[in-house]
Amino acid sequence: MRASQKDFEDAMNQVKLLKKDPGNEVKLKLYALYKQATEGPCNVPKPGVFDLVNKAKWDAWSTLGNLPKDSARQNYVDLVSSLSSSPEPSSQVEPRADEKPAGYETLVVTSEDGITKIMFNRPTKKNAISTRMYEEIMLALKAASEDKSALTVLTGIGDYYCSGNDLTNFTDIPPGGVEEKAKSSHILLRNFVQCFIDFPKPLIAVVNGPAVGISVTLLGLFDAVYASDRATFHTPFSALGQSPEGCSSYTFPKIMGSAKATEMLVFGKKLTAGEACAQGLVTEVFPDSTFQREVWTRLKAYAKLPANTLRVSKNIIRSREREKLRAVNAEECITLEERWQSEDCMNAIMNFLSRKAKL
Ligand SMILES: CCCCCCCCCCC/C=C/C(=O)SCCNC(=O)CCNC(=O)[C@H](O)C(C)(C)COP(=O)(O)OP(=O)(O)OC[C@H]1O[C@@H](n2cnc3c(N)ncnc32)[C@H](O)[C@@H]1OP(=O)(O)O
Repeated sequence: MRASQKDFEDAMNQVKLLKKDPGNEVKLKLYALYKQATEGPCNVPKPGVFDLVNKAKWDAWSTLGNLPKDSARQNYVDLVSSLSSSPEPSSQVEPRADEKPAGYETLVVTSEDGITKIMFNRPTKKNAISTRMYEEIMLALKAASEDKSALTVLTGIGDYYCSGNDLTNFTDIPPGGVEEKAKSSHILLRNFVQCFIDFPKPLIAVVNGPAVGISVTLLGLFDAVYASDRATFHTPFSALGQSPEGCSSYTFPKIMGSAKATEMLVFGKKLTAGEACAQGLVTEVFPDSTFQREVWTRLKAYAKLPANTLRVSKNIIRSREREKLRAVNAEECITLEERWQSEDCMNAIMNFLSRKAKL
């Protein structure tokens, strides 16, 4: 039996009550089916290339072609019903139900054995960092800097450590246009990186799988980086029309020399875990089969050292660089604000969103 107008209206109300954001792709599909069901095929003019949001909507609606209104209505109802009933997909590292404190949507944060563990928790998106996730990481770091733990660890749930900036962040363009978005993103990014520059306790990355973009550049601000031999390190900024951030324009040449840093940050060379360790970006690499056991055993032992002394020693290593790092962060964000408005960047994002490009 075909979905009735009442089923359609009920489904529209159900969408508003969804507990979890279904993601931009599903939202676009819902939008397109709604327009097709209520107005029929898309015959409004195509928005300009810089009007990213309306162009994505137009594309989604147009792909439905001449789908009849009642079929679109049925597909809409079916899609909503699948969203309301589908369970969360599984991931390699499953958080226990009692580990997810209220308040974080994109992270799981635990604190035990002297270690606060901040886990990226968007495994179906390879832990890409959404705007919400930037905000939540800042909150989690602030809380960790004030809690009793000796060490703070960042790691990923699932098969990726993190795939970098969520490229759909670029589609959420405010009424002030791309310029306003670039300005607000500049502030968000500067504050975000600042939290890593200023973090007062030993900060450890447990890189469980591939790392991309900003999740790699930030590693230069960590105090130790342990990697599975499955991990890779990739900063494809030029292909994305973007420039380095996370203070990597300063930390990477310092860590690995400017020639190796250029290969990574300018030419986008992807490093294996072994190569990243040889360049000094990674502290130690472990076989994936024993990675979790070996790393956590080691970190639990380190976390038994006196917490205040760990802080003091970290501070003396890092403090004389802090002002310099703040200045580098500010400069990188100014450059990026301009890059985000460039044609190179727009084209790269559009290619990713229309699935023509992948790393
Ligand atoms: C106007 C200015 C606004 C700017 C706002 C920004 C604010 C701060 C910016 C800071 C600067 C940071 C820069 C970076 O980090 S650059 C690096 C960006 N990352 C990428 O380019 C990676 C893109 N992803 C990929 O190439 C592939 O997904 C990947 C190789 C990572 C994995 O490929 P695989 O085939 O194994 O898996 P899928 O592609 O099928 O991925 C599964 C789903 O996950 C989604 N996904 C993955 N990564 C991202 C991402 N970075 N952004 C958005 N979505 C991502 C992918 O689309 C799949 O989703 P669906 O299942 O829904 O299709």
